[in-house]
Amino acid sequence: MIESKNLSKTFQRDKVVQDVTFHVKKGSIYGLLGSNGAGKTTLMRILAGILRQDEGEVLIGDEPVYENVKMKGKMVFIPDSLYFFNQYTTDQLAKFYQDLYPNWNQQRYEKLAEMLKLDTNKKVSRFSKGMQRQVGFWLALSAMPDILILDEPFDGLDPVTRRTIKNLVVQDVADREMTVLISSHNLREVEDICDHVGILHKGSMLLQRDLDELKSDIHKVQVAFKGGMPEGLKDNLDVLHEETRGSVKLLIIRGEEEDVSTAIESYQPVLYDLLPLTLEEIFIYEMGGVGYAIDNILV
Ligand SMILES: Nc1ncnc2c1ncn2[C@@H]1O[C@H](COP(=O)(O)OP(=O)(O)OP(=O)(O)O)[C@@H](O)[C@H]1O
Repeated sequence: MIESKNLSKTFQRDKVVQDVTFHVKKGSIYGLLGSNGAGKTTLMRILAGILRQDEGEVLIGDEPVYENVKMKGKMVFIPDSLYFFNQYTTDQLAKFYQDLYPNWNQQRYEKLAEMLKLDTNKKVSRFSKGMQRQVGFWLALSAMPDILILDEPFDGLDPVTRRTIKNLVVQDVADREMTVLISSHNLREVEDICDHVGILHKGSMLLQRDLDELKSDIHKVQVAFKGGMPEGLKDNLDVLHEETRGSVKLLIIRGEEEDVSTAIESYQPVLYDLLPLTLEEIFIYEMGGVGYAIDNILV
């Protein structure tokens, strides 16, 4: 649904997006992760058709997006710094949105008004930062977009509102196959709602993974053998990390769980436990192999 092919963008002499290729499937949520200055906002502005790339191609549902008014009527981009017309109330903004978005759903707008309990007659500029963010979501979701692009969307929202907003987004993905791209510098903030994640580092896409596959593909085990680690065991396993704790070895292994178990059990361990791994650990071990620090996105 969102297709970026070999995208590059240079500001002055700085290539801030470099040869980025990725794909967001219809009805899925893609988390674009990266530390400050990685190029997330620039990439999103290109995908939203606000900036034009220097090289490469962006296709949304097989159509180019830049200066494509029809496509923009089906897509909402919520930027990291929100802008509202100063004198407008939410109701006035809703009227403005109604003209821009052909799928605008007034019933939804009114239903969300009851849920969010924000004063529709108050000027939006008088709302707090977090309330303004809620207004951004409220209008965006009432526009019933096919594509929702969110740049650092949860900044400034309290935990309860954050959960409410996440639920609303996930519900739209489930009910009407909305496609969502979310940027964040914090893996924990998005891991519960994303199907896919990509890590952008200095403008390049470093790693992209399906989260379910990622979780099922890497395992933490602790093992102990009579007489120490048998020779040859590690030759049959893709060991990403290894630690020794007394006579017990802790191994991080990539591969199918069944293959890992079969290989280890064939050496008759005196102890063999499969331990749970957090997504954060998985990333650290995955990226450790590539040699990059990803502390910033795991804060
Ligand atoms: N209009 C512009 N002109 C010149 N340089 C720019 C412009 N917009 C962004 N940049 C530069 O591009 C780089 C990437 O910025 P970008 O805002 O895309 O990163 P980001 O990943 O969104 O960062 P953050 O998480 O801090 O918001 C930065 O070095 C920034 O200074």
